[in-house]
Amino acid sequence: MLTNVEHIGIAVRDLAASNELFAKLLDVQPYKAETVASEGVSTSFFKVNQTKIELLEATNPESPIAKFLEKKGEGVHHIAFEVDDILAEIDRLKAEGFTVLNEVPKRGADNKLVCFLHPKGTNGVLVELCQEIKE
Ligand SMILES: CC[C@H](C(=O)O)C(=O)SCCNC(=O)CCNC(=O)[C@H](O)C(C)(C)COP(=O)(O)OP(=O)(O)OC[C@H]1O[C@@H](n2cnc3c(N)ncnc32)[C@H](O)[C@@H]1OP(=O)(O)O
Ligand SMILES: [Co+2]
Repeated sequence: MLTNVEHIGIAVRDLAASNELFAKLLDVQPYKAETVASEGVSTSFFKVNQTKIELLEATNPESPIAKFLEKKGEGVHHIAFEVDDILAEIDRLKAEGFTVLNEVPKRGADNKLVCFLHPKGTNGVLVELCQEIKE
């Protein structure tokens, strides 16, 4: 079951500059900075009450963020939903006809297991599913 919007991902060209901009906008400092080499991204996370914003900068030209920036420029990149059982959600969404880009959940940022749905099947919105990794 999807429980809530876990974060909104925003593609940026210059993470340091965008950190300053969003700190002014949200009146809060990022609570986490993390590079996810497997995704080719460096991220910053901001939290305002229960709302999280994830800023993403590409770490290499092959990164999905680099391709997105080339094509669409800076802006909202994805919406992430929290799920309580990512494997069950993958099965459910596949059965509903959605295209799951990675049927084996991968380690994401902020201590999560993640997967993505192809935006072509979700009205042009890249959807991420996140499940908290319980250590
Ligand atoms: C995991 C760390 C962190 C976390 O929260 O834990 C992250 O969020 S990492 C985020 C970065 N990683 C990903 O985005 C992985 C999933 N993304 C992909 O597999 C690709 O980016 C994909 C398949 C969405 C697009 O691949 P690619 O860019 O190589 O293909 P195209 O350029 O041909 O795009 C196909 C089609 O989709 C449209 N598109 C691409 N990206 C997006 C997007 N973010 N939102 C909406 N639409 C998108 C693109 O414009 C093409 O449409 P078309 O009409 O053909 O132009
Ligand atoms: Co994300």
